[in-house]
Amino acid sequence: MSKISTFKLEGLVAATFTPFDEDGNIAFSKFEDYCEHLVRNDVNQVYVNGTTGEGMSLTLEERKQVVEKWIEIGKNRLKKIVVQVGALNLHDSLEMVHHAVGAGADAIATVPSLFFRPTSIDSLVEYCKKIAAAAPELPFYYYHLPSVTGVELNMEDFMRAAVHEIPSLVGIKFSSKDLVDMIGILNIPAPHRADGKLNVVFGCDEQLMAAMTLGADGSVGSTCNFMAAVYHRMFGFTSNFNLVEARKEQYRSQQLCRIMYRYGSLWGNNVAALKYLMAMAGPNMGPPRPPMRKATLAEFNQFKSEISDLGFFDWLK
Ligand SMILES: CC(=O)N[C@@H]([C@@H](O)[C@H](O)[C@H](O)CO)[C@@H](O)CC(=O)C(=O)O
Repeated sequence: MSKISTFKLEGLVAATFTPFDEDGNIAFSKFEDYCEHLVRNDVNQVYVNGTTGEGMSLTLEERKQVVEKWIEIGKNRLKKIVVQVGALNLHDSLEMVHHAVGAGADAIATVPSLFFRPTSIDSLVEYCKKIAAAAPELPFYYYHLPSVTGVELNMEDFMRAAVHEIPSLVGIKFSSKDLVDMIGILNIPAPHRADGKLNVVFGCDEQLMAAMTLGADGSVGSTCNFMAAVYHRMFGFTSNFNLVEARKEQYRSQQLCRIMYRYGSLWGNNVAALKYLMAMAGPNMGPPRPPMRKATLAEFNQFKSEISDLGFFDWLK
């Protein structure tokens, strides 16, 4: 069976942070500890250079170095390494695809072009087709993040068209809260797949339980970087039909995100607040890149005290 037919992301996939030093340079020395932390927390699939990884704030050269580093340290420890190749334009994306192939990535994913955006299903299919065709042997995912990309097309329509046009299409990273659209995708026949289905991974951690019970295969998210235990328990309770306990875990994630959004807007984006949460529960990822800004010590301490009052540090035990 071909890799395209059987490749599947399941359970937790960490959308990785890119660690920086205080001067804003990539801190390559931190990747080892970071990978170790993920594996220790039973997270062994990663999604590199996405939103959480500030992929769009890196130069192409830096993005390649990050990919190489993950593959170097993850090859015997991680089960799957997916590289996000989306960029401002097609040519940069193609460069990232060719690099991902040479570096040994397991799969690629892309956002649409980010300045002149695809405005119809056909143009989005054509755009993705060109990216996927540059690596026909690699599983291809579309990264749907309408709140950031501004591409708000109906994903069921897109995937129904794409499944016939893109032979390496494996699935979608669905980062929209429109679960109605997601239900449609889950039921699209995919004859080129061993199980006849597209692989759907969800990207809104604060409503993951709903997506999983509807049939999503897993999550590509940021918060599993520092609170994987919560989601492992949530999955366990859900599969044992203990919905009461599963909901408690989801509520924890939702409450944490509410506080995180508030600090995220103070610092320029949620990713800044997520990085500081990671520093509180795992290896320090350093500050975010501009236009996000560093937290002051007082702000950081206030954030820490709020999430501590929520019980965050007890959930991780
Ligand atoms: C917009 C965004 O950053 N979404 C996060 C979520 O994990 C998000 O942080 C979480 O649901 C809290 O809002 C992930 O889906 C991002 C992601 O997978 C990526 O880094 O590409």
